[in-house]
Amino acid sequence: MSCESKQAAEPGQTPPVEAPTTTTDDNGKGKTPIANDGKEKKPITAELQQRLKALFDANPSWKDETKGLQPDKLQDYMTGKLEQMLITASGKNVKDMGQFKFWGTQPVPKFDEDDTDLPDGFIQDNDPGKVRQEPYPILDSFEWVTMDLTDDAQMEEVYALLCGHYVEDDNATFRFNYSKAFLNWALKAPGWLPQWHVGVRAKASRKLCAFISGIPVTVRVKGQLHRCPEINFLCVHKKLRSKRLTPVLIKEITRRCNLEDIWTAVYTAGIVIPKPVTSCRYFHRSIDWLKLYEVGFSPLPTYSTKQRQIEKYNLPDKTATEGLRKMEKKDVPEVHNLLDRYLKKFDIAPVFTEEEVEHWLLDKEEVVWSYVVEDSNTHKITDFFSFYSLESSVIQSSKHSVIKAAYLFYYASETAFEPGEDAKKHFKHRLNKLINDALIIAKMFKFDVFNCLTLLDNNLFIEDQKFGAGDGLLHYYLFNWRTKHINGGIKVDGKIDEERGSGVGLVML
Ligand SMILES: CCCCCCCCCCCCCC(=O)SCCNC(=O)CCNC(=O)[C@H](O)C(C)(C)COP(=O)(O)OP(=O)(O)OC[C@H]1O[C@@H](n2cnc3c(N)ncnc32)[C@H](O)[C@@H]1OP(=O)(O)O
Repeated sequence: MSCESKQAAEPGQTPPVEAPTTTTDDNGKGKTPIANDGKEKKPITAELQQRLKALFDANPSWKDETKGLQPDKLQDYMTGKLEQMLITASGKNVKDMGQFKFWGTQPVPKFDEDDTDLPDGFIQDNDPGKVRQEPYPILDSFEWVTMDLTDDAQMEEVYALLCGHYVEDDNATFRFNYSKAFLNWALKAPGWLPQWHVGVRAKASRKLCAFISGIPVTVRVKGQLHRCPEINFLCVHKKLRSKRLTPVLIKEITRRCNLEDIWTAVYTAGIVIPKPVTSCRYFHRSIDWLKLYEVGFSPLPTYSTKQRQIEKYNLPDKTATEGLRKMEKKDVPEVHNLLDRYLKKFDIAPVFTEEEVEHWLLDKEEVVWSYVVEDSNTHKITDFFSFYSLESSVIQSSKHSVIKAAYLFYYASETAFEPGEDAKKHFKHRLNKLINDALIIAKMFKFDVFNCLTLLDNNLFIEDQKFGAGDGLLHYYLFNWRTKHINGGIKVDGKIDEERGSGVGLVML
């Protein structure tokens, strides 16, 4: 969950970077503190400077960027880096490596590790013979359960736990509200394993108190295929927080994966732990600006008025792309082929089977919307786009109880493969048209806001389509796999990197 930054810029302008001031125990995913009003800036301490230096040393591309800079410019550059680092930390205290009591013991890269000469590969040796056969010990009054999500009553329990205790923004104003239909979609992807739906119950009350899940995915990381779990929906009941239940949940799901001879995993979080392989920034496109303003999601810029803001985000009533229609089952093979080719250009991206494309993309009422463009002459599918629905409960508003958010999911277009000098320009133009139609459709379905991250080729339309910078980042992690940092589509100063684009082709729910 990310709110529009109070520093949101006019289209065409990039938002000023601001060091967040709040500290928080918010651990969630993509949720970000509402940006501060700029009165209080986080002081640049010697400790932060030192960490910056370590990060600087670990990122050879930063060194390339500074080659030949005069000392005063270098100072500016370093300050920009530091601000970026603070943004990366989403306003939270990034701890020193030694303070990560749990993560310091796990096969993940260290913050200050110099990976310049290290090849991609496992961080630790994997020995199936050494995998613990019995579950990890847990506090006496609790027990492990495997949630049977084919049973509606158990799905309801997972839903209720997440609904009351999952990711909130730092001000506890909004909380993700994944619907049961959404969870059915997200947790029962092709090949799902019941034992990767791990719960913790209180022995006495039988109440579900914690949950963590994995679904099998195939992810390509720079040419290397991983059949591994995508870990998600880690949640501990608010009354059980800070009791070190999380490390046990993570160790238990790791054990259950190892039992399947699986040794790597992919996951995302809004917090910084050792060590993100990439970080993408959230962007928000208001659809019902007034409502977003009333619930405190979007600010009223000082240069504007409510009326002007409403007009700014106005959208046409009808889509403009010729041949645009809802995706149907018969489109699955063509969409699969198109998406498969498109995702090859990214450093980290899923590799889908046809069955997975059908599962993830074929329209599911109130969960995922997918549209294709069919060429009227050849009847070939030339483009497609999709978005999913994720509501957030508004915790503190008398006027509105939910924000209906559409999240851009996967898309692809034949124009992405055009050769020639003007290829990027054509693709940018096409993408803008498609995304504008996606916005129009989202408006038709009464969404309040349309969200995306700086992944895929989103940087080609973010500004033109009037997306405003969010105040948080989504960090991507690989468990037990070392690879050099992947470009997350943002420059060191937090602005979008249209020139280089993004190396991220994986959209996580
Ligand atoms: C081979 C297969 C491998 C499979 C496994 C791959 C790894 C999967 C990793 C999981 C991917 C999840 C992806 C998602 O679902 S991200 C969504 C996370 N969920 C939420 O934010 C929901 C609301 N919050 C909560 O439910 C709790 O605050 C949580 C459960 C997050 C922490 O509960 P609590 O606040 O009561 O903490 P604790 O006392 O139990 O434990 C403290 C330790 O936990 C570390 N911590 C805190 N938050 C996270 C976090 N989001 N990812 C990883 N680690 C996290 C923390 O650094 C500390 O370790 P260290 O600093 O001492 O080292």
